[in-house]
Amino acid sequence: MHMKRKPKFGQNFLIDDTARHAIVGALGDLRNRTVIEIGPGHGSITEILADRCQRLIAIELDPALAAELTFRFRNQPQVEIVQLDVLKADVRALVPEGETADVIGNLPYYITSDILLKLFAAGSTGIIARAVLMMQREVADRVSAAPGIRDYGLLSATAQMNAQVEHLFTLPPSAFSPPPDVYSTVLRLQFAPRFAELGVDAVGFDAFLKQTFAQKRKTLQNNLRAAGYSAEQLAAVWPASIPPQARAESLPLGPMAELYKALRSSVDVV
Ligand SMILES: C[S@@+](CC[C@H](N)C(=O)[O-])C[C@H]1O[C@@H](n2cnc3c(N)ncnc32)[C@H](O)[C@@H]1O
Repeated sequence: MHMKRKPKFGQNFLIDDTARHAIVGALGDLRNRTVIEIGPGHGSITEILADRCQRLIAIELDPALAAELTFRFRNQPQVEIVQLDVLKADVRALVPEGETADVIGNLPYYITSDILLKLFAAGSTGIIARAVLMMQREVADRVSAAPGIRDYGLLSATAQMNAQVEHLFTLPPSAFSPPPDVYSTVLRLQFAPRFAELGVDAVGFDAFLKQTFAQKRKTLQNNLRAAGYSAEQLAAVWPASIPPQARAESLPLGPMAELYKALRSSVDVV
């Protein structure tokens, strides 16, 4: 029986020349910028970036690929190849104090959500300005979905608390070698955290969002009850603008932040 093997480390290399130029082009003018590339692979995006940005830090998990790139860019001191699991990288330590960086990557799809959540956590501290990221089309649809749309969930809410999300283009499996089983979409994220505007703290509100989206089939009130809020507590502060049977998936971030603040102040009072 013929079994299709999944490539190691999500290694589906981009072979579409127009696409790799479009991905780098989407970051705009990079002459004075530090860019962090996630998963450079054989360097199809890296080689275009290397000549355009002031400093490039490329983080690659696979030791063989990292060694290949270190040799290839040995005469370009602005390019730094770091052999590391990007999920273990300390983004803050890579960016000089007072500066921001841009992020680019044809992501390893098996850890896309984890990478996005890591970038949003770093972005909420203000050190990431923009990101251009390729991911599985279904995940990109979730990141950019509006409240009330079927795909809207915790990933969408977290993304939209931190960045303005733009769909750029979608590529078929044939743009990669080996071809993945899925279509791929490139998103541009302009980091613009909304925590101050909505009057919430990042850590507390992120935790609250996780509670409200804990179980997709439950109403918002039931998810909050499961998180430890009493029925009386919820009834005392529930905003008139939010239907009692509402689900987190239908609620825009503004009303969600109002609910968080009302509940927090009721807890403070007790
Ligand atoms: C989809 S490939 C993209 C490769 C190349 N950028 C391209 O477009 O052809 C994903 C890359 O991420 C690397 N990778 C996988 N897991 C990683 C991780 N945890 N940290 C850093 N790189 C990782 C893979 O080895 C691979 O080179």
